Amino acid sequence: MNIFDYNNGVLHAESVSAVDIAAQYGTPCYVYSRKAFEQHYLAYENALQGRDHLVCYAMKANSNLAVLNVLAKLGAGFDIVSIGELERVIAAGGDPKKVVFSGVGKKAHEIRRALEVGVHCFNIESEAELDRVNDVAAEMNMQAPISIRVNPDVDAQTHPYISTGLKENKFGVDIDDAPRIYAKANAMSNLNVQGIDCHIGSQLIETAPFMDALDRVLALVDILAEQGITIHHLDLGGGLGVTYDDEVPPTPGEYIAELTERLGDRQLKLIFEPGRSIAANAGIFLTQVEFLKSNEEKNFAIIDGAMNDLIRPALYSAWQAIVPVVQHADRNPENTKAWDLVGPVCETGDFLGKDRQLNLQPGDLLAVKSSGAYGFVMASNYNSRPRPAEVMVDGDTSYIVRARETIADLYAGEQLLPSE
Ligand SMILES: Cc1ncc(COP(=O)(O)O)c(C=O)c1O
Ligand SMILES: N[C@@H](CCCC[NH3+])C(=O)O
Repeated sequence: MNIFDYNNGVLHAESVSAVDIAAQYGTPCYVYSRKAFEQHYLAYENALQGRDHLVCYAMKANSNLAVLNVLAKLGAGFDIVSIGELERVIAAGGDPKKVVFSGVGKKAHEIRRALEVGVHCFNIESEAELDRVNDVAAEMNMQAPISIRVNPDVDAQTHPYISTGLKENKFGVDIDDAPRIYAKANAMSNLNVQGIDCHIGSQLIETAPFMDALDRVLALVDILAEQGITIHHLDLGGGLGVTYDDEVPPTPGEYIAELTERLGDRQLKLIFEPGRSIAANAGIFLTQVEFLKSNEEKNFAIIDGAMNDLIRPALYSAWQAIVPVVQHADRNPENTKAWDLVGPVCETGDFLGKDRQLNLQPGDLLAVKSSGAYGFVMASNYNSRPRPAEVMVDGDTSYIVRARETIADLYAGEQLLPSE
């Protein structure tokens, strides 16, 4: 069956069967589609043709090396938030010169490494960070390219945990204070002011908050021009939402068309940092039903995937579609009932879905859709569970792109105290 949906509802049939993947690699596992990753990335590229631009995939969404490599081959840049992510870009064959470095807590050694490999820009998130980047660049006798992440105080109208552009959020500097901080940055001898950055939140399904943020940022560009500070690029972050259920977010094409119209004839290079809109609907999470049990109140299907593998439902009450991989036409439709799909972890919050109308039997394979973003990357070893395998489907072949962790991996690097 078709288990990958391209964004915006177009169904995509992969020729590799999920049943074969489960048999070959075991469950639970993540399965990605190369074609979907490529199409989602190219939707941005195509919308930006004819403009100076850089699409920096926000690799926090899915940092598997094979995924990064597929995007690097298309010329993608990357938005990183740690030096671990930078090293993954390099290991995957990505170009560090197309990297933007975001994040509120960059350590000196991370800044040093980023300068060494020549990242495109540091997205500075506080005045104190400005000083730190300037100091490290001075030690290295270099000029650090920077933009300042401003917090435009717009309500992204998304889940409070993934809203980032309000005064109450820890990200960026207050937009009203930005002219002063830019003046300071401009006077620092080892910084090179390049751009402005903002990212107001994730899973936005309307363009209005993006446009509000853009208007505020453009007003700042004008104020800075009056101060004699030229801004070369505008980094508008990521945040474009995807269809998990029945949401209809704008396509990258629609979003970028609306935005470029507002830009008029301004010659600013545009940078985007999409994560979810590239990765979410390019992946599924495959899990198997182990046991069924019911009481007067509830039907529980105990599955082999758990909150440690896919934490979004537990953490944000996120809803992701869960579908049977095989349609069993011979099953009595009267057996269809509402199931809570719960994992083996010892937490009440360990569920991937609740009250899902399904006709289940032990051994059934289920696909949790839209799991390509913030899935494996947020997996943990809680309850000493090995993290699942990651598999990439490429045409009619599937490849294991990260093996399931072994039990020995779980305690590698740990030590007992020396014996007396
Ligand atoms: C600075 C920054 N850029 C890009 C992203 C990617 O966001 P999304 O996955 O919603 O596109 C995030 C995460 O919200 C972020 O914090
Ligand atoms: N992890 C979140 C998104 C975080 C966005 C990163 N700033 C999610 O799964 O929805």
